[in-house]
Amino acid sequence: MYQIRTYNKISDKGLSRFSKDQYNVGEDVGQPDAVILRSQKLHNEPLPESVLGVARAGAGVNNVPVEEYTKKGIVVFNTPGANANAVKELVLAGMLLGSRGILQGKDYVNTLGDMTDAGEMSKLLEAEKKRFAGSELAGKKLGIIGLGAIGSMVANAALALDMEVLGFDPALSVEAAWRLSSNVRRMESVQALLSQVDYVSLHVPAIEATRNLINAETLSVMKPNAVILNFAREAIVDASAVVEALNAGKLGQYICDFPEPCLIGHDKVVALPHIGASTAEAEENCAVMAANQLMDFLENGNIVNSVNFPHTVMARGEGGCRITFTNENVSGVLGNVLSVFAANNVNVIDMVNKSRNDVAYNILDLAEKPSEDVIAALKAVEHVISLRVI
Ligand SMILES: NC(=O)C1=CN([C@@H]2O[C@H](COP(=O)(O)OP(=O)(O)OC[C@H]3O[C@@H](n4cnc5c(N)ncnc54)[C@H](O)[C@@H]3O)[C@@H](O)[C@H]2O)C=CC1
Ligand SMILES: O=C(O)CCC(=O)C(=O)O
Repeated sequence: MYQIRTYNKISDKGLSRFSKDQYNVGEDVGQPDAVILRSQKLHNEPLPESVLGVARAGAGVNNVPVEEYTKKGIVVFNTPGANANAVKELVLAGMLLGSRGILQGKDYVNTLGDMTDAGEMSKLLEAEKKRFAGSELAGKKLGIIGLGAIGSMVANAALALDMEVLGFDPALSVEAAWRLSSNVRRMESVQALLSQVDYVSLHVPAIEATRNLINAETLSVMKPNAVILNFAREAIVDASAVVEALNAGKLGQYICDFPEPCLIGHDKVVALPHIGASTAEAEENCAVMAANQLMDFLENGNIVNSVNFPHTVMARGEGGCRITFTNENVSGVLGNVLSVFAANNVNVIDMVNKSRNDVAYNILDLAEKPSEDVIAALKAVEHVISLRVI
């Protein structure tokens, strides 16, 4: 039986992918082969040595100590694009909240609970509604920083709303470029983008290069009425610099999915409790994708959508036994492993060897299962980090 530990609320649609006769799945699983989670922070949570893979049912992996796991040979997966539509829709809602007096108007109407005369109420509302007037999105400039799964969807939706869209993404993937409308104007720098836009939406991962991307300096080039939308991560925006800019009349509004103490109660801030991906559809998509990827990894050794290991897939062939191993990405390791097979008359039928940064990953189909001594000799090869017999 494979053991899967879960953290957070993972959709049943995903968890039910794990067949009951092959998988034991739950929060209390003691010696897990794999972990499936959403936003649980794993940095200070020691994982048992038994863990081979961690699947983030979502996009961002800043809650997982990826570098540390890579050194241990733990494969980290995410589910690219599986919740992108949910985030896109909330960003659109965020832009509408920023452009019209929706929340303010609703709050005002809710103060009228003591009125009993409908005619009086109607007269009052018609007199007061000018306080809640807004402006339209059509014709406004939206800047998008990060044009991956979410950013490209937001860009295309904004174009459909007749907005002018400017984008910045120095590492745009080919797939993302295919998804993106050619009407998105490419900008060469964050500053150039920020200085022109009425709205800016952030869709970059939280990594060292994006920490405090929005700070006092970048804020200083923005239009005084501009609206920042942050549905990416807290770390990307210096919230105290944002509050200073809002208070000084140098920024219009801040709309985000990441409340921080300094933002609470500010009348130019709309802060939501990290609900960008909280739709039934996104939760299901992410959970199903994460479960499928984990099953393929545990049962076949295949690696799809990993953030730290190379994409490695080999169809199951005639072989009687499959071995996978991870090694430090230095020369000679594969040769030394194959020498162990040769010295012990083990026939390798098929194999694939891929590398990514400091790790290499290998899948080998063998004519038959090697002896325990051979397996021990393989594990002892210098620079081999971990090895599985499937
Ligand atoms: N609020 C929520 O519930 C959710 C938040 N997110 C956040 O949104 C982020 C983006 O998600 P996806 O679009 O699915 O990821 P993605 O990986 O498809 O796209 C990220 C894009 O950012 C670009 N990028 C990286 N560094 C950059 C930089 N310094 N400047 C400009 N662009 C840069 C990449 O080239 C890539 O195209 C996630 O990493 C996560 O933190 C994702 C899903 C839900
Ligand atoms: O699982 C969630 O609700 C959070 C989603 C998220 O932030 C992500 O996918 O990066």
